[in-house]
Amino acid sequence: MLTQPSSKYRAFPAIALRDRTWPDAQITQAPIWLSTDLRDGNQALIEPMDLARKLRMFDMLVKIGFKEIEVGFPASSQIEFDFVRQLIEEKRIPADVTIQVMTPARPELITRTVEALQGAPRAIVHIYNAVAPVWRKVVFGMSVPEVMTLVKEQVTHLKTLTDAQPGTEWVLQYSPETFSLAELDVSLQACETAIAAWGAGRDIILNLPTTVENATPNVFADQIEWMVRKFAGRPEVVVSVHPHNDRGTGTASAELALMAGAHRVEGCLFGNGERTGNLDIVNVALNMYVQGVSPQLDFSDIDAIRAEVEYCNQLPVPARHPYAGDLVYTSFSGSHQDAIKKAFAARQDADIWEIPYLPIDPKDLGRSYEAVIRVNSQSGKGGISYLLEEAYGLAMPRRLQIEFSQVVQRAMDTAGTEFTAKDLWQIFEREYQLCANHALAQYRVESGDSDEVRISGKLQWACQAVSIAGQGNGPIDAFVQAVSSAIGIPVRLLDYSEHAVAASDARGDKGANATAAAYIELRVGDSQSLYGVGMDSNSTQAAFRAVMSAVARSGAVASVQTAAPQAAAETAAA
Ligand SMILES: CC(=O)SCCNC(=O)CCNC(=O)[C@H](O)C(C)(C)COP(=O)(O)OP(=O)(O)OC[C@H]1O[C@@H](n2cnc3c(N)ncnc32)[C@H](O)[C@@H]1OP(=O)(O)O
Ligand SMILES: CC(C)C(=O)C(=O)O
Repeated sequence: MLTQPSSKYRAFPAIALRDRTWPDAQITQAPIWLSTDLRDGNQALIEPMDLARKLRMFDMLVKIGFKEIEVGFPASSQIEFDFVRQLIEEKRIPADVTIQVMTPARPELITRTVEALQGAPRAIVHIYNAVAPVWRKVVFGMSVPEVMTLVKEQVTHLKTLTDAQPGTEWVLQYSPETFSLAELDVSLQACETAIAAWGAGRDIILNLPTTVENATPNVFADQIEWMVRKFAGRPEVVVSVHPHNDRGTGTASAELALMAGAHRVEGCLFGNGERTGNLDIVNVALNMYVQGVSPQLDFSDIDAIRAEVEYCNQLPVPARHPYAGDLVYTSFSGSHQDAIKKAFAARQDADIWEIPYLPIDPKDLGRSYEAVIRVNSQSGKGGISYLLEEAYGLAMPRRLQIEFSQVVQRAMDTAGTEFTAKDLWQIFEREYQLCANHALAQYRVESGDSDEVRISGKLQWACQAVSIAGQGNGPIDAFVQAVSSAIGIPVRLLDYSEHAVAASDARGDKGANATAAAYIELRVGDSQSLYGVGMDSNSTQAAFRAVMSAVARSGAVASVQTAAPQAAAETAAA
């Protein structure tokens, strides 16, 4: 790497446009979109699309809502020519869609291009020639006047050919290729030359590319505003932009160009195209969508579109690709998950979308919320409890969430992999002994005249029958007291909550018939407080199970085996 890149590279100069207005502009409506997937995208593929793939791509572009589609470069090869013919002859082009084809400014290629379009109701012929200094000097060996002569002659040639086919409504698109690298007055002169040769007042698209990105997007915006001003008040002139992405700023270039007054944007789905790609139309369109502006393109089944594009291009769309990648709606990190979970809980259906870390509702693109939160070693209680709530209907109290996330963290440290909702459920079941052999064999709850409740019965606990008896100010309190005297250790009830669980949510073995989940926080002896969880079709029994779960987790269940018979006998005698 050079320590002094200035000895090899130089910055593109700023544009002298002091009264620029684009920084204050906003994008408030969709531009005319042109998909060039079948041309600029196709010409950049390792294996260009065959006819079948081209047709699938074309049909999908129509379905998405593109009204202008560049379908190829008919003079380049037989397959490109045949594809255009097939679209026209088989009447596959909907009435509200216009096809566009591209040709260099070379007479024999223009002639062949027009031949390909015979019988099309409406067509855009796209002629290009590079205008920037290096191309003039190295590629064409032409002076600026010679470049203008080329434009004049070739557009005139096109006009002659198209005038001879009046059954087609012809539109010229002229691209001063390498526009962003060229002197503005040279580009303007080339555009004016094309307009004059085509015929003043006739429809024309001036397509201004960053053929190779060469500056920050604000420079491109200045270049576009400069050009747009020159064509103000000429409704027959559509100013189009065609950004590439060499500096990774194709999207920004298109957006700033729209703010600078461009009417039309060319690009490819997911940014396929030469080198680092063309402008990603999905990206710009959905950026617009999340600003509340309809892009007039339908990406409501983004995964199907992505799969089709991957099939046609035989190139993958990366997992981090804006809006479409596999991982772009997934949060692994704890603080993101916590914020998302809270925002989902607070959200009402008609609310403006304000979910942290999720700029768009995945459902608007046909994605589900399932992948929004995924748990690995970077996750915290928010993500863990979100997954258990979504998949298993558990609404854990906050301190239980904290307690259980430490259990998960320990398991994660050992496993080092992602945990699914099912993995978490299995850890939860094991930790809170939901499948353990704790059961209330038989019991009786009596309430007398006072507020006191008495409970007596038999538990199946730690593989043995244990008699219990106790009293308290409610069934749960009475049960806690009964268990406390059974194990001979003071047990204090700190917190209790429960909720109904939808049958379909409770997927664990024990949960299959559960309609209630209970969470009980206890202090057993001098130990730290801890939670127990119980699930049962009966809510009181769910709470009793939760008490047994907490006591068993405290380790005090071992004392049941020695202390219980005696303690129970004493309680019973009293
Ligand atoms: C920015 C862009 O994306 S431009 C993309 C263009 N797309 C493609 O090139 C894909 C399809 N292209 C092809 O199939 C072929 O290149 C063809 C059929 C167009 C031409 O093939 P060939 O005649 O073999 O020529 P080749 O591709 O080498 O083109 C170079 C010649 O065209 C000239 N040329 C290049 N661009 C243009 C242009 N826009 N207008 C006029 N002449 C041009 C060059 O100066 C060179 O001329 P020279 O031979 O006198 O030096
Ligand atoms: C608009 C045309 C000429 C193009 O593909 C480009 O400049 O990248």
